Amino acid sequence: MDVVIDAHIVVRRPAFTLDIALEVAEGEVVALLGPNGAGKSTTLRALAGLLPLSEGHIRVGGEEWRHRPADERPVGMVFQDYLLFPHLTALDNVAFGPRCQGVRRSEARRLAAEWLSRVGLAEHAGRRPRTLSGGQAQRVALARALAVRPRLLLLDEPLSALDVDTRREIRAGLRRHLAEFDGASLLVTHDPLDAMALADRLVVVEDGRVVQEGAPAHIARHPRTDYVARLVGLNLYRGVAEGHDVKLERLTLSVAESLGGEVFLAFPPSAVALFRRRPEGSPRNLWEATVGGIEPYGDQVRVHLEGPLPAAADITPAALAELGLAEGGPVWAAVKAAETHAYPA
Ligand SMILES: Nc1ncnc2c1ncn2[C@@H]1O[C@H](COP(=O)(O)OP(=O)(O)OP(=O)(O)O)[C@@H](O)[C@H]1O
Repeated sequence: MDVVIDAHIVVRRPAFTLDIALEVAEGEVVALLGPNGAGKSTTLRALAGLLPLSEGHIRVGGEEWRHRPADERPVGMVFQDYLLFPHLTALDNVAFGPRCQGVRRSEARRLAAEWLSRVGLAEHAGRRPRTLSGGQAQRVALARALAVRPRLLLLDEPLSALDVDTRREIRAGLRRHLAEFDGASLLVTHDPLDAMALADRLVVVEDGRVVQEGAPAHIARHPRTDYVARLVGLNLYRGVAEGHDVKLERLTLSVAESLGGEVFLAFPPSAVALFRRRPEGSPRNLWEATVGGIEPYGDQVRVHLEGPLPAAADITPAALAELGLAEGGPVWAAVKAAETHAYPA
């Protein structure tokens, strides 16, 4: 695959510096993930030319874009709130981009009709944005972004304004359109599910820097920061391994892998078993904890444990009732070695 984008983006603000290197290949979908204020939108804005770089370069297909004005960059953008022109029909919204590129009116409208039909909205061409549902408006925004035949498609939280059911449906459609798009796509999202479902590769940004990147499945199994671990729903620790034992700050756990030296150790909250009293025959990875908090988590209950090993444990509401847990109270916790995963740090 050819590299479409090769960028080093540096944007300096008084209290924040974004400094990231980014490569995206032809046809590749990269998701930028990160907490609030990490610099994701700033990255997209810099690529689109809406924000000048303090330093660095943006090469697209070998051409330098750093000083190229926004309206001369072949970029398609989809924003969270779609930013459709309210006074134009769906068709004219999609035709707008090609018109700006100098395509004749009749041809622009023909192209727009074709794109609307590809996103399944042929019958809605004459509608104005306020009469469209959220999912339909999202599809018009996507058609509008793709109608300019961009080299680069930038999507900023494209699904976050949709309700859960619509989101699932639109996510599937978006996945199909991204697969057909031969340029580079960059998707900003808070939602790990969107990222995992849509992206070939994840780039995790925290505080203006790339902290981890790789295939979604690899990152899900090998988080390297607390943010990533929480994102993929894992308890994560750093420790020192000696064979099957990993020495953590205040506790040693046995793990399935045999390793040496600095390691990460991760396990899902569902792997933690809780007991009211010290269990008989004491399993190996057992410790006494304090209940720090209890909250509903889907159809489960998440119990936050404090003590020698801060951890989250997911149990059923029935188990919670049986255990009679209360915040601030004691509890015994155990995790099976087979359900832990250790890897070099
Ligand atoms: N126009 C601006 N002027 C000054 N500072 C800004 C501006 N826009 C964003 N910032 C700051 O730059 C940093 C990065 O913001 P950015 O919006 O890129 O983060 P983000 O990762 O997209 O966050 P979110 O997920 O909340 O959208 C933050 O500290 C933010 O407060």
